[in-house]
Amino acid sequence: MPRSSVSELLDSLNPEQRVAAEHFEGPSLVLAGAGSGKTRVLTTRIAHLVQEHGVPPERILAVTFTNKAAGEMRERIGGLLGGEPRGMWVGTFHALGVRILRRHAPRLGWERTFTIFDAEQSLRQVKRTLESLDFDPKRFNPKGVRSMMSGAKNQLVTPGQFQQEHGEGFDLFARAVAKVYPAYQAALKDQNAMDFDDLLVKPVELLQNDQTVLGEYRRRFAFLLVDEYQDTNHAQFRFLQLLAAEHGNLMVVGDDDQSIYGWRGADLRNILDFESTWPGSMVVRLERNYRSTAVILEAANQVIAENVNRKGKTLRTDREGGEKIGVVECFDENDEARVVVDEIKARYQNGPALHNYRDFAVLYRTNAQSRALEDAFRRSGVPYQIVGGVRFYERREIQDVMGYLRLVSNPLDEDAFLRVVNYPRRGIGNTTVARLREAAAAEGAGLLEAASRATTLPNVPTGGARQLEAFAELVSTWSARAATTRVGPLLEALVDELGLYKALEDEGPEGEDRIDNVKELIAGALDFNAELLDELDPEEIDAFSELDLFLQRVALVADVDRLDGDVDSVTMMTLHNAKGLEFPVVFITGLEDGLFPLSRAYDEPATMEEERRLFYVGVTRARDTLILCHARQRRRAGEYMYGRLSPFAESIPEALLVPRVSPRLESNHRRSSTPHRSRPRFEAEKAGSGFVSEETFDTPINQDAPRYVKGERVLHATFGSGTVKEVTGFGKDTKVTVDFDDVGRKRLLVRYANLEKDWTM
Ligand SMILES: Nc1ncnc2c1ncn2[C@@H]1O[C@H](COP(=O)(O)OP(=O)(O)OP(=O)(O)O)[C@@H](O)[C@H]1O
Ligand SMILES: [Mg+2]
Repeated sequence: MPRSSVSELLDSLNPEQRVAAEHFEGPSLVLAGAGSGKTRVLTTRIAHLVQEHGVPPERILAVTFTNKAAGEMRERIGGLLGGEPRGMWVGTFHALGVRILRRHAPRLGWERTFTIFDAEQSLRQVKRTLESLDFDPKRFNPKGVRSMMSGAKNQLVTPGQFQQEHGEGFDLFARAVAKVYPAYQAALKDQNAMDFDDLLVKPVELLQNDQTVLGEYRRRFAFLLVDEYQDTNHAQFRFLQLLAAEHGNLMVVGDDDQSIYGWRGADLRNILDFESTWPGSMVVRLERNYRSTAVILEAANQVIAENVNRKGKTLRTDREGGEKIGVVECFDENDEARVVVDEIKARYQNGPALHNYRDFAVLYRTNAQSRALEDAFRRSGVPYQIVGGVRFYERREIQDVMGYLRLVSNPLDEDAFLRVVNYPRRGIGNTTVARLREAAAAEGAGLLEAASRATTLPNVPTGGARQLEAFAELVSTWSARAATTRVGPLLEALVDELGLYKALEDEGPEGEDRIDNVKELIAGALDFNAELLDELDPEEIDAFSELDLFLQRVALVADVDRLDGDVDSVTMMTLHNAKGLEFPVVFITGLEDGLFPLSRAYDEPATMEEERRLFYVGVTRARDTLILCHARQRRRAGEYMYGRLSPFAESIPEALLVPRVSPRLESNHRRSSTPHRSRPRFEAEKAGSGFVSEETFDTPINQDAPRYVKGERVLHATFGSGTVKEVTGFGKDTKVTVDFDDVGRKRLLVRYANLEKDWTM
C-alpha cells in the first residue's frame, strides 16, 4: 500500500506518540499508562522503519504478549505496507524461541522435531521423576516442585547451580527439587521434549554459548521491538540483551502499573532499570488516554495512586464525563450472574448504539468464577465465549487423540506413550506397562522401541507383550504415513482405525460431547495450512512433516488466541487474560475482599500491590461503561464465604459511583421494611417470607431457631452490629459467638438473642 498511508497514520498520532514512532536508531522506552497508544506506536514505528528507512522486514523482530496480538500486528503492518511483510519475525517470546530452536536444536542435543510439553504433560513428568527418585508425591507436591523449578529456569539457574545452592540446605523441599530438577531435564531430553520454560531458556543458552549462532542473529535482527515489556522475566531480558547488545536498537513499551505476572517470575526491574541498562535511551511518556471516559480514567488513576512502589504518572483524556461506574451488590454468585446477563440483555436492546454482544466483557479474578456465569449465559441464550477455564486442548478426549499424534510424530515421547498405550482398551494392563518400563529402564531403551520387541523382554507377561508389539507396529505404520500424508486426512483415518468414536459412544451421553470435540479437532486439522505458519521461514518448512508443524501450532495456542473476534458474543475471561484488550462495556465481578484482592495478598505488601495493578488493568479495559459486582456470599471450594466490598472498589471516589443492589436483594429489602420491621428477622423466615431459601443453605432451615453462618453480619438491639465468629450446637441450643463492633465478643443463645441480619454492612 501507498506510502501516504504511513504518513497518514503518523499524522493521526499526537506529538509524543509521533516522536516515538519516528525514532530510528538506538534504545528507546515508551513508558505510559493504559490506553495511551503504546501498541499503536509500536505498530506505526515498524511501518515507518520499513517505509521511510528502507529496513527490510526480515531485519525486524517484534515481540507481543499473545499470538493473537502477533497476528493483528502482522495484519496491520501488512495493510500499511501493502502486503504480507514477508520474513518479519513477530510473535510471543515462546513462539520466537521455538522458531530459533527448530533451526538449531541439534546444537543443544535435541532433534529438530522435538515435542513441546504443555503444563499438564510437564506436571506428569514431574510426578514420574519424583517417583523414580523415591520421593513421595504426597509429601512433595508436584505442582510446588514444578513451580520452584520453573522459577529457577526463568532466572536462568541451571540444575547444577540450583544443586550447589540448595542441595545441602536446610530447606528440605528445595533439597528435593535440587535432585528432581536435573533428573527432570534429563527425562525431557531422553524424550526429545522441551517444556514451556525451556522455550525461553534454551534459546538463551544457545545464544550465550554459541558465538556463531549469536553472530548470525545479531546480524539478522537490526531492530527489536517489545510490547508489554513490564511483564518480562529475567530469561527474556537476557534474550533481548544478547540480541541487541551491539546496535542497541531495542524499543520497549510498557506500563509499570500493569505488571501482573510477578507470580510467574516477571521482574519489574526490567522496565524500571531500562534507562540505566541501555545508556542513552530515548524515553517517551504518553499522558493522553484515547480509550476511556473521564469517569473511568479518574477511577483508574485514584485506584493505582494507592500503590507506593511505582514510577507515577498521570493520564488524562479529552473524553469528558461519561457514564458513572455501577457498583452492584448481589446476593450470591448466581444472583450476580443474573445481574450481569440481564444488564447485557437490556443494554443490547436499548443501549446507545450498542448492538453487538462482542462489545461486552465479563472479567473475574479466578477461573472457577466462570461456572455460575456460564450457567446463567446458557440459560439466557446470550452468546458467550470463555477464554481459559477447561481449555479445549486440555480436554481428556483431545489429549488422547493428541497423544497418538505426538507419539506418531516423536516415538520418544513417553508421556504420549503411557497415555495411549491402552486407549482404547487393548488388553495392556498396568502390570504389563510396569514391567515394560523396568525392562526399558534397565537397558536405557525408549518405551516404544522396547515395546516393539516386548515378547523378548524379561518378566513381561506374554499376552500383554504381544499386544505391546502390535501397538508398536501400529504406531510405526502411522509414522510412515505421516511423512507423506496431510495432517487432516491422517487424523481422520487414524481416529477411524482406532475406533475412537465407538469407544466414546460407549461412555454414554457425555461421550457425545467428546465426539463433537474430536470432530472439531479434525476440522481444525483439515483447515490447517502450514504455509501460513509464521514461525518458520518458508524454505524451512520442508524439513518437517505437516504433522510436526500442526503439533507445534497447537502447543503454542494460548487461551487468548482462541478468542474469535468475528463471532458476536460476550467475552468472559480472567483479568490476567484481558491485558492489552479493550471493550465498550466491562464487568468486573467478584469484587469481594478476600477474593479480589485474594486474601493471601494481605500477607505481603508486594502481592497486594500486584493485585491492585490487576484491578487497574481491569478498570482500564473499559471504553464507555464499567460495572463492578460483588456478592454478599459466594460458594468457594464448596463453602460459603462472606465478603465485604473489596477495598479496591472503595478507593474509587464516591462521586464517580452509582451503588445499587440487585433486584433480588431489593425485593428482600422491601419485604424487610414492611410494618413488621421490628420483628426479629427469623420470625419472617419462619413465616417463609424471608430471604433464606434452599439456595442459600445446604440443609433445610431449622424450624426452631434461625441459622447463622460464620462471617455473617448481625444486629443486636443493645450490642449493635457485629460479625458472627462461631456457631455451635443446633436447634433450640444454637449458640453464636459474635464480635460486636463496639462492645467486643459475646456468646449468645440464638433463641433469646433476637438477632437481626444486618444489611447495612
Ligand atoms: N493518537 C490517537 N488517536 C486516536 N486514537 C488513538 C490514538 N492513539 C491510540 N488510539 C486508540 O486508543 C486505544 C488504545 O490504544 P492502544 O491499545 O495502543 O493503547 P496501549 O497503550 O497499548 O494500551 P494498554 O496499556 O492497555 O495495552 C486504541 O483503540 C487506539 O486505536
Ligand atoms: Mg497495548
